[in-house]
Amino acid sequence: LPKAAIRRQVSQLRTSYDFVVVGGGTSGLTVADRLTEAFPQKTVLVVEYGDIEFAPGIFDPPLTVWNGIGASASYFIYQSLPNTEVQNKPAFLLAGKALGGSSAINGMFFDRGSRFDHDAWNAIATSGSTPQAEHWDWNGIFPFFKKSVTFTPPTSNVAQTYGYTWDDSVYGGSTPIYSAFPPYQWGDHSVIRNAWKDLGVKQTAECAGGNKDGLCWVPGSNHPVTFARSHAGLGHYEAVNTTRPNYDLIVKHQVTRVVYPNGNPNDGPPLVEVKSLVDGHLFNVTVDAEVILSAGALSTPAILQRSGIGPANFLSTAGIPLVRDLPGVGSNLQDHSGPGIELNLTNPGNLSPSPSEMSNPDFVADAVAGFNSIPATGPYTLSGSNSAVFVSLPNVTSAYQTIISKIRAQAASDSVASSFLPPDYRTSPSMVRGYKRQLSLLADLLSNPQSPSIEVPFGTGTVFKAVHLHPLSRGTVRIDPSSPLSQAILDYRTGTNPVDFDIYLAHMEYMRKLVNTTTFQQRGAVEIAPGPATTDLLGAVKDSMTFSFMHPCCTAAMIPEDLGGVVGTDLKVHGTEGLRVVDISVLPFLPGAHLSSTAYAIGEKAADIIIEELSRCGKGKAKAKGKGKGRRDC
Ligand SMILES: Cc1cc2nc3c(=O)[nH]c(=O)nc-3n(C[C@H](O)[C@H](O)[C@H](O)COP(=O)(O)OP(=O)(O)OC[C@H]3O[C@@H](n4cnc5c(N)ncnc54)[C@H](O)[C@@H]3O)c2cc1C
Repeated sequence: LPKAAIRRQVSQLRTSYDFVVVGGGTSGLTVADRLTEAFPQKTVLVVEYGDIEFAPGIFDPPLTVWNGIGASASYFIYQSLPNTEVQNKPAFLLAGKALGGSSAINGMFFDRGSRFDHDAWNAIATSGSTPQAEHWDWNGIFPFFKKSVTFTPPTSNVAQTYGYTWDDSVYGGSTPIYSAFPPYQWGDHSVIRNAWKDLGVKQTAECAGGNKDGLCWVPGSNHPVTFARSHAGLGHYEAVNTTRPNYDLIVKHQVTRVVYPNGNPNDGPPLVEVKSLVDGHLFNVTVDAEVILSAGALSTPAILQRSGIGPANFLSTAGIPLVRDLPGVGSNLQDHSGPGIELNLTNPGNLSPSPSEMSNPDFVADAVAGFNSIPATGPYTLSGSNSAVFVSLPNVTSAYQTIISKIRAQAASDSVASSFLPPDYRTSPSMVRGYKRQLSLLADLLSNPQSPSIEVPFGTGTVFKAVHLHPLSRGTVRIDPSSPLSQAILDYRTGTNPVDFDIYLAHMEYMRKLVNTTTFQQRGAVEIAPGPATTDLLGAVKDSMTFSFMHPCCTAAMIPEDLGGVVGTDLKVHGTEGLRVVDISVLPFLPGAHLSSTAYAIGEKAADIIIEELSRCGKGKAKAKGKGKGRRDC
């Protein structure tokens, strides 16, 4: 980051800031960029835990290409508690710890959810709100998806070679966050596509415009010429900081908590307590307008809990003085998960170029030379993959109505719904009410023939993973009372709602049909795992479970407080003043998408809300008076 001016110690900071953004990640830097642009007279400080001199992410060619994930200064490694319903195995996941956050280390698969995901999000977020509330349905968020990225179409030659299709009208942004289609595909790509077509999956010309059903081409978060990673650290800090004297960044500092000086959360904004990760020095930053928590789905709830904002029972056992009882903080944890199968092609024919050739030094030397050319070419331009299949439950299984009936029955009963919830919030009436509402909306989503229930990404040869896009089980993120500043304790609770297993099984059975497609049979396909003789498919689901596709979310959900939520549609933490959450924690439930583009869109829409509020309400604090009144009142 050659142009990034950074601060590393408290002596380099101002005495106070208008805004403090906690976490220099995907959403946080987006909002910081827009605020410093809109208000040159207002100062913004971003406090980032990680550094800017970071190691490569999980795909930063030619240094790392999916060759194992070891310890790195650029990410946190989490291991959850054992999943009791899945052989007591833990979830294993990463989270970005560098300027740019997870966008600086992720798999660069840059898709968006379907319109139905966002309409369902809005339905729960606006339950009981006045018509003036912000809207997060497809029409409410689509302009911000468009604004958040500059998409560059491939050349006609590249488009023709690989059959890429897209619709320019769903893009149109000019911000230096880039996406593009790679000028490369592995040789088996068209074979796998044809196998899915044999199964009746349609090719969808553009999946980023709200209609996400079928075989999708997905751009990568790459620069269109160099094909280097495009991330928030570059696009929302490095690209603008030299011309923004009001935009400060301090790295290698951990925000420990926010502090309301007289303990009253309605008398904000709070101070921000910060700890140097170099010398342990602890200090407060004074804030004039507001604090924006953007530390990601695993750290934002931890900061709130350390601040005394969270489930009262838990905070009491953790010995943290209560500032505001909000049982939803760190609850509602979800992630994409799912089982896998493996096929073998006994008569593969010519599938060159193949990823196995990356073990050939000459092939790799050519690949490196291609990646270093301008424009870049070759296999390193293709991050993990840029295709996936998205199919709805009615198109996966004819038995979908039985599954939907089970979910609706759960949604109708307090005692049944609450029995699936984590014990420490089972007794909270608002959490149970909110979970029942979620189940009802998820039943609608899963019964919609145009709303995907399964994703199967391309990219790992003949290993196929069935990603369950709308899990029903809920986990928790809780600080460790014995070491509150360390990484939080994750309880994934995968499969604790038994209907998730019905869905995993349906997905797995559907994927297994691939082996009998004409395309694969012509190449001698046989099922290696779980194997054609398997009688214990549930066991196979558990054996092959991936607990996390690295999409933890929803731990400070945009749900009304009486349904167990944490933030309102204006992203303000319920019952507090001068405190918002702007990151992937605010999702009420997972969309059928990888999450980085949604994190950027949340940052863009949050900035729009804050800028509008501040401009309308004039100088000083941006505050909306009156619970649930929305953005029209100052
Ligand atoms: C390994 C991996 C692969 C992924 N692959 C894809 C993919 O291919 N496609 C896709 O779309 N999505 C992918 N994702 C998910 C996506 O990148 C994230 O969901 C999204 O970027 C999250 O954005 P965020 O703003 O919520 O948090 P982040 O971008 O993670 O930002 C949070 C920031 O807060 C900082 N922070 C944390 N605690 C503190 C604290 N106490 N004080 C100060 N700073 C703090 C962190 O260091 C980090 O920089 C992947 C994620 C991972 C981890």
